[in-house]
Amino acid sequence: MPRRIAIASDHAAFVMKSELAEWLRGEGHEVLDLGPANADSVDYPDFGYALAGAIAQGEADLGVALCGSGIGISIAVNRNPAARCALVSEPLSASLARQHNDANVVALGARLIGTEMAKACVTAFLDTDFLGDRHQRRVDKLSHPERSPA
Ligand SMILES: O=C(CO)[C@H](O)[C@H](O)[C@H](O)COP(=O)(O)O
Repeated sequence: MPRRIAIASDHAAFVMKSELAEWLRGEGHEVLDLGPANADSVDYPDFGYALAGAIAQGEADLGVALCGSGIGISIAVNRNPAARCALVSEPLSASLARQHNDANVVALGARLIGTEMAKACVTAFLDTDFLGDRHQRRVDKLSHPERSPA
C-alpha cells in the first residue's frame, strides 16, 4: 500500500537516507525528505524534531529516522508526544515495533547496518500492522504517562 513517508537524517546517514528515499519512491511511496541536503556536518536533533513535527502535523503517515547509531535521532523524535520511534537493527524488531507498539517512526544506524539490512527493516516496518487489543491499552499509556500508577 502506498504511504506518505517522512525521512530525515544527520550527516552520518546522508548517503543511506538518499538511497532509502530513492528506493521508497521506486516502491510507489510518497516521500517527504526533510534533509539534510548534503553530507556537511549537522546536528541530529534538528532533523529528528522536523521529522516528528511532520508526523504530528499529519504531513506523513510514517517516518524513517537515521543517524550514525540511530540513537540520537530516535531520542530526538521521541521528545514529541505524537511520535513513537523504535530504533531497530533487524526486521523482527521492526515488525514488533508495529505489532505491539504502533510505532510510527523507525530509526536506523547507518554506521551500524548496511543499506540492504536497512531496507529489510523498513520493509518489515511498512508491511506490518498494529495488533491493537491489549497493546492498545499500553500504547494509550505511552500517550498519557500522568495517568499511570507510580
Ligand atoms: O549517531 C549519532 C548520534 O546518536 C549521530 O550520527 C552523531 O552525528 C554522532 O554521534 C557523531 O557523529 P560525528 O560525525 O562524529 O559528528
